[in-house]
Amino acid sequence: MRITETFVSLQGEGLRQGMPCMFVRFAGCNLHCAWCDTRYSLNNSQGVETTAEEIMQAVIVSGMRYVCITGGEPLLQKEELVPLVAAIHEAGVFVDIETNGTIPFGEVQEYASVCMDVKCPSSGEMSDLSLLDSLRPEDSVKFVIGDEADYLYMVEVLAAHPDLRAPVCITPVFGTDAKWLIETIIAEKLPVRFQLQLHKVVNIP
Ligand SMILES: C[S@@+](CC[C@H](N)C(=O)[O-])C[C@H]1O[C@@H](n2cnc3c(N)ncnc32)[C@H](O)[C@@H]1O
Ligand SMILES: Nc1nc2[nH]cc(C(=O)O)c2c(=O)[nH]1
Ligand code: SF4
Ligand SMILES: [Mg+2]
Repeated sequence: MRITETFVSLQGEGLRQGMPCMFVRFAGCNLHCAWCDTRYSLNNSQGVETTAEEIMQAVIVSGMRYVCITGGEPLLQKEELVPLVAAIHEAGVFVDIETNGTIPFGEVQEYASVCMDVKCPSSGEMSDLSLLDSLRPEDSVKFVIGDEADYLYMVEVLAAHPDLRAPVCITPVFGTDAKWLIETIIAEKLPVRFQLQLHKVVNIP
């Protein structure tokens, strides 16, 4: 599979924010979000061909009990992703997969927790909302909010999916004003978890 980087850091996003984690970043993406902070991984050619064995070895050497697979869009390389995730899971290491919600992820759910990012208008992209029905309580949903239109879109999506089983994380596009979003979440008593990208706040990878 084509990989841009592996590194060890604190998980800066999502349900396991703050936990020590090894990151595996897949190269190539099918979207081009306006505010994407990972432009260096959007093209498949930016990655280096790497085997599952090489990645497993790096995971074992790191000693981490938790791996986050991100990108780019990891599900674009599903044929190699599924056996990799199965192997990491077999080794007793917890796996999270970050995805943009445009490609079905059923094959990895046996081995990993899926975080589906629902793309909002300011991204210029759109997720496949039918995939929300496949999420379990051990998965999660993320909305990255850039403006009020994004917020209203999120409220609309949540209202249209009352049976959603996964917890919801909300984060502002990094660097944009977060206070109005926090105040609105409190005022409207939304059952969501607000987060800032922790790694950017403390300036680590
Ligand atoms: C770089 S993406 C890779 C995984 C997958 N392509 C996706 O979009 O979920 C990982 C996460 O970073 C988030 N992200 C990227 N740029 C961001 C920014 N400027 N502010 C906040 N979150 C951002 C994405 O929305 C996504 O949830
Ligand atoms: N520390 C840290 N946590 C992260 N969680 C998700 C990330 C990503 O780029 O997908 C990320 C990242 O790039 N760094
Ligand atoms: S889907 Fe993810 S990696 Fe692709 S452009 Fe959007 S944020 Fe970046
Ligand atoms: Mg990142």
